[in-house]
Amino acid sequence: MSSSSRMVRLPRPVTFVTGNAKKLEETRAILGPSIPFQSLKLDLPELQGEPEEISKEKARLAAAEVNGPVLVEDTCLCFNALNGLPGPYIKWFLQKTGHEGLNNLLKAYDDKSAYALCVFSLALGPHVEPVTFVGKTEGKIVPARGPANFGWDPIFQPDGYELTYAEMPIEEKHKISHRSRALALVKAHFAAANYAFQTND
Ligand SMILES: O=c1[nH]cnc2c1ncn2[C@@H]1O[C@H](COP(=O)(O)OP(=O)(O)O)[C@@H](O)[C@H]1O
Ligand SMILES: [Mg+2]
Repeated sequence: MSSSSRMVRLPRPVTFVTGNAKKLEETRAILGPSIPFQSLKLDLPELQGEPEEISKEKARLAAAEVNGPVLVEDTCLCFNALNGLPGPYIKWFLQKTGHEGLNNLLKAYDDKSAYALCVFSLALGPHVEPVTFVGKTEGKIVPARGPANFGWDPIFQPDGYELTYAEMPIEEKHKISHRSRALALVKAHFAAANYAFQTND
């Protein structure tokens, strides 16, 4: 990552490509006006593999699609007893087995600890290697508590809290969440990189 003061000119603002409305809502709330971005609702295919590679590959696909600078993110929920699984496959586990099924996966283990990973990738264009930013929050898996508004929020209780993500006021989640930690790195990158977005309109 360069922190040179040389200005990097980009043809237009970054497009945050995601098919997930809650991710967009949280990202908007966390970034505020710090990084101007557009959004495009597109559910990109995902490779199997390590979280950073999955996120990078999503960025390559998105940059080709948009033909410009893009930001994407991939979120994993990793159980320590299962060596990090379901990890990037959490979306499918959640969809097929629900909160109860996810708790049941850990029935055979005493260790209920888990961590949430959020991996943002920024690709400045279709032929530019993406840069990744990883945010991690440690916690444990508990029987669901709180409103089921967003994914696995009701079953994830971050360390140091008696509340699940779902039970917390959203501002409290943003103080410690995997997503806000990753976005803090994205912000720092933008602050150092001195991007200039050309807007002709
Ligand atoms: O902060 C969060 N809290 C709870 N669930 C989340 C959070 N971020 C992502 N998820 C869920 O975890 C899964 C992550 O999968 P992925 O990152 O591939 O989502 P996407 O394909 O919907 O963008 C999805 O089911 C998503 O709804
Ligand atoms: Mg995924």
